[in-house]
Amino acid sequence: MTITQTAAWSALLDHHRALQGTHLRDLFAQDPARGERLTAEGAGLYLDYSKNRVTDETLTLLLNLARETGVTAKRDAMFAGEKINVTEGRAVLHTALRAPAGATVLVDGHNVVPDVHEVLGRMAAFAEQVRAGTWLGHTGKPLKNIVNIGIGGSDLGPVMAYEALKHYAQRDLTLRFVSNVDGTDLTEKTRDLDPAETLVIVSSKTFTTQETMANARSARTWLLAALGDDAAVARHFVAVSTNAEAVQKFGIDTANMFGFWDWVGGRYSMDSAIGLSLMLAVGPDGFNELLAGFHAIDEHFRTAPLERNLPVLLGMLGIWYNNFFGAQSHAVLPYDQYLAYFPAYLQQLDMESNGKHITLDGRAVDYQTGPVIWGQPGTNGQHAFYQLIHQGTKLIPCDFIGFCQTLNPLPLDGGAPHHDLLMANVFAQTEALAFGKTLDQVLEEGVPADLAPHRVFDGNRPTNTILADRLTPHTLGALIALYEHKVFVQGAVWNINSFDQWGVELGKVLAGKIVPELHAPAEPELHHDSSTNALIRRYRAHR
Ligand SMILES: O=P(O)(O)OC[C@H]1O[C@](O)(CO)[C@@H](O)[C@@H]1O
Repeated sequence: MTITQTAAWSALLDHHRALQGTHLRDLFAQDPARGERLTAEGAGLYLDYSKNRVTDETLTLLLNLARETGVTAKRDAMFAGEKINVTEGRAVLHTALRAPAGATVLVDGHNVVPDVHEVLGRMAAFAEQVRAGTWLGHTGKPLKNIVNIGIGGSDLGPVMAYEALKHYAQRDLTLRFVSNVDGTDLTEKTRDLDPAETLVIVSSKTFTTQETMANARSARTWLLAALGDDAAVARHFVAVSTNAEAVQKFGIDTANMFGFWDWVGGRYSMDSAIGLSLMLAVGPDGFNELLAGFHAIDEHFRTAPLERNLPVLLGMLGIWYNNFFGAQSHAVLPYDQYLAYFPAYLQQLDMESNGKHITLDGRAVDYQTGPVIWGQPGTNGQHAFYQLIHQGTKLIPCDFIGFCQTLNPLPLDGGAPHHDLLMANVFAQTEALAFGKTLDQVLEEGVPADLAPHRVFDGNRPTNTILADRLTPHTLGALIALYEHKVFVQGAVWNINSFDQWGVELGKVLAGKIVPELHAPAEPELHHDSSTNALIRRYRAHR
């Protein structure tokens, strides 16, 4: 049976039809307490989901769908270390990365929590030395530049979290994140750094990723060109990986390697040793606070009733628009400059997890799965793409994220402080999107009749608002875990494997074949389609 054959699905289809003519204006008018009622809270995050096109019945039906598709049993199987990543035969235990010391999480009968804390302890000891300037480079200088080389989950998490927590970072350390195989990335990010003062962290779960290994080799060449001695690698290079053999082969002493495990997916790994660069920046205490924030949402997700469960609510509301309204995308709009990279991070988390069309039992789905995730920090987006969200033809559900306290209070002479201006925009946008402006209202304002239609806002555009008191490591951990589990809930309902990523393989394999064809001194024999052949020939002729 597919999910479209469940009773909950049919009930939702009927309900969607019945709700067609209902506007958020009506729903708010009918229930003056709606704005306080349709809210939930956990781990310091407050969710207002009242500006969604839902009634109490919608919520009941959506939660019925969650129940009927086994979301809670699947959640419990994940936390219990069952091998729910069936196509790779692996457990999915990023939640064990933030389990407190003393907890027990078994993988094949082995408690992995002490292993996690052993690595955290080694990371902390190393981070303390670098931060205190007692880990010396090859020429005896302390290392004050940190270059993380990685891509995908081995880059996006650390760079997003470093940017998010910059306020808490040791500012005499310079952090750079190199990911693109385009030589410009490494060149530009190292051009003003002194190799004698630079630590390179090669972050790669597999330690085979083409981009990362190319950047790591070039970084080594850059370092050795300046320091002139292979022995320098031991003081200036560390690795984060699950592949000790490949790390050793690259020339990094495994004493300088921080490990993690195959039950941590790349896009779920920023709270493993992959977060080493972040720990160097914010210190072990800051990192531990981040882990506590993750854990707080893990506990909330595991134990809160579905009606008040933040990831379940966000996940099921997303399904409502994705599967019943035909929404193609979902915008995440953080009103905090420090969260500039959060949408990009969520793109990998969500789209690599739920961009699938084959179910766990190997059949093609007959319903939509993961949406396109996109966004930018507010208020910049307001002056760019919000026009389409307000008045375009597409339905784009949005998450607005804001904080009650700013980390950078800037009072304005004779006006409201910056933070009030920022947050006024959060509230104004969600109000405008929900309620819009009718033709009558526009005409009443004296707008000429021929211009009036252009000034109408239909409204009825759904938003969630997530508010927290302050952006701290704890809040960031909670926010990330909130979205991790939201993605889990949706994947569980869609009955897909959110934890593999076979879709990235074909391109990798084909690129591997094309590299020697671009590089060969003699004209290679090409056996691609006519377009690819011609592009390769043109590139060779003009390179
Ligand atoms: O950490 P690795 O093994 O270098 O992989 C990097 C990234 O490549 C992918 O496997 C595919 O893009 C991601 O899932 C992963 O985060």
